[in-house]
Amino acid sequence: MTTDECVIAADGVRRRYAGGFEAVTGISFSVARGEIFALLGTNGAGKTSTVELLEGLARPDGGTVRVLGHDPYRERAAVRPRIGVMLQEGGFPSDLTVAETLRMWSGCTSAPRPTGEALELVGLSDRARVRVKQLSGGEKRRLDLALALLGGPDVLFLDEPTTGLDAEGRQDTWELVRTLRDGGTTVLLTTHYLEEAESLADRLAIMHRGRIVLAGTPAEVTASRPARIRFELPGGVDARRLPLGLRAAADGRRIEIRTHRLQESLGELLRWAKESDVELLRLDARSASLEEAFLDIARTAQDTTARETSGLEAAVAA
Ligand SMILES: Nc1ncnc2c1ncn2[C@@H]1O[C@H](COP(=O)(O)OP(=O)(O)OP(=O)(O)O)[C@@H](O)[C@H]1O
Repeated sequence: MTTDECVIAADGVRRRYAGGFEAVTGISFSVARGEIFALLGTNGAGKTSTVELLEGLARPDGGTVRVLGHDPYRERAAVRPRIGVMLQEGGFPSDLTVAETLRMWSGCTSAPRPTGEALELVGLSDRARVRVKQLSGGEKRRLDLALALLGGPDVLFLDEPTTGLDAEGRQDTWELVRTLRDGGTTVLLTTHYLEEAESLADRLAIMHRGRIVLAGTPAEVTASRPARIRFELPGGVDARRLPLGLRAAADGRRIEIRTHRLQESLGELLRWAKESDVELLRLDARSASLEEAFLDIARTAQDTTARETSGLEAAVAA
């Protein structure tokens, strides 16, 4: 990736808080121009701590951060006009109206787009005269997004952009983010909605305890997880009669098979069922989703913690 294409680069980045707790423990990733990159993770994984470093709000305690070729902390004046930031908590004066808030923010933004245009982009045109304190949670998120878009940023940081939005509002935001990306904006977002990352992100990274434990395109991340076949055996059929080649985890009559070769395993199972004249009840076969990949990581992490070992990466990569 050339410097021109690489808009965000984090290399061995660390962040330590007062008291010595290391929230980000040496992570590396890059985001290309016009890409949507999602940072996912368990609660407290270090997503916000990382994004704040990229936004130049704090200095890393190790490693380097580059945004548009600059150090966002030390060269803030060069970076700030070209980025849009939507924080988790906007924190705007609640007595101002939506239009007044935008005008105020416009005054602090170089080459702002017309405030009406920003409101239209996020679907808030009809709320311009309403005071911020009278907005719903979802409408406040949209106002936050309008403010982040005011400067026509090259890079957009979105921290949980659709929290509090209803299903339609979420779809509208996704559509807007895609349109911005198609226009060349680079987007880095954090989210707890896995379907959001799956549908929106070109690439993603899953963090846990300050580390990136899995990264790639949504397809790559899910491809590394096994598919799942579930069914129930009728009474009187012993699970030990199943073909040896299928690694079956039996819970009484309920069977779950995890496989990296879904079609082959399913074929083998169906052949066995036909030849043995066994009806597979509630048969369900599906490829791994991002949600399953994520839950696997969370479960592996819990098991790992319980055993007080440090083999998470190995377990996750296996
Ligand atoms: N100012 C601070 N001082 C000390 N510790 C902090 C501070 N801010 C965050 N932390 C800790 O750093 C870790 C990472 O926090 P961070 O907010 O980056 O996680 P996150 O992935 O964004 O979490 P969430 O998904 O819950 O928003 C957490 O254990 C948190 O308690």
